[in-house]
Amino acid sequence: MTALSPKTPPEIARLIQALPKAELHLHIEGSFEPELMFAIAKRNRITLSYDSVEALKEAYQFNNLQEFLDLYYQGMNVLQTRQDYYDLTRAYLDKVHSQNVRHVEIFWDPQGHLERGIDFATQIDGILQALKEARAQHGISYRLIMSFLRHLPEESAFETLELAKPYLDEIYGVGLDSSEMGHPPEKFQGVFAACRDLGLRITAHAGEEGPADYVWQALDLLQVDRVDHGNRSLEDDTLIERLKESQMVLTVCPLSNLKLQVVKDLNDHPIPAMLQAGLKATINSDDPAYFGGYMNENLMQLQQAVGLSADDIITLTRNSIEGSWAEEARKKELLAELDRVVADFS
Ligand SMILES: Nc1ncnc2[nH]cnc12
Ligand SMILES: [Zn+2]
Repeated sequence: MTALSPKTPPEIARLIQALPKAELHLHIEGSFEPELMFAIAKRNRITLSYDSVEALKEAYQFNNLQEFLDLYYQGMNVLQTRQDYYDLTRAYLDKVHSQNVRHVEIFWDPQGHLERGIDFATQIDGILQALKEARAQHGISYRLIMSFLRHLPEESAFETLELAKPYLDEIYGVGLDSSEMGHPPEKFQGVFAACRDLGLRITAHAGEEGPADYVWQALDLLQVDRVDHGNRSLEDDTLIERLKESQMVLTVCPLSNLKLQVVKDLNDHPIPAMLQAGLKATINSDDPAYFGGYMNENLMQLQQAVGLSADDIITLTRNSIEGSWAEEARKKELLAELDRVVADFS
């Protein structure tokens, strides 16, 4: 491809906005903006541990993944009714519609709600209603991914899979998230094998804080279709080769990595090294309400920090569409649109 002309920050911002984008790594509970959290808490007569939106936002300083997760699980406690799940999901979809995100693959953590007594149907019905409305009104296509909490026993994941069985037409894939260290993928081999037998697609968080060995386990023991984060893969040359040869999609989350101190500075972010190594990396927001940015802010701030070229941004965007679990016809449509935008900027 010829080098593209946009170079100044406003030109790059225009390119980022114009590109049709897919988001592949987004926890819907992590899109819970403090303002909405307070509004829903009031509606449900719940008192939050923080006095104000500002006080809550000030608490969003994390030294590691666990410190974030402690607040993330506290935040989601506010969700009680189908309407709450709808409002949460709809707010995310309206936000990313304004950023020209055209396809989303969202995670939710059913166990984080079940253990508080919120039944499976309440959760998924509210989320699906918002997804279906946004597809009709904004043209956003979607896949819903049920994620298992790795700090809980595998037995709990099996029980959750049973509850999901009436909804398998609506759940496209399964994931693995929460506290990574000490909870390797091998702990969940059985339940992921059962998910594969049911025809579900498989992904897992691996190599965010955990070692490259956890990425190997996700590949070989869980047989993932993609890897969420995968940063620490770069510590293992043989693994890099494996990921490159298989063109395994990595759903990387720059602002998350910065806020959780996976990288000390955005200048040190591994995306340039991943692209250089020929890995199929994508950019995503993870938990945008907690990490200070949705899709476009992730792309823009990373571009500014590491000096991505316009062609790099296009490659990352193309990788997301190609690496998505959208229907083939939908991928073709989005890729054709991407080519038209690129032609306009050339
Ligand atoms: N970045 C992350 N890593 C692991 N589990 C998560 N749950 C929500 N965000 C997460
Ligand atoms: Zn995540």
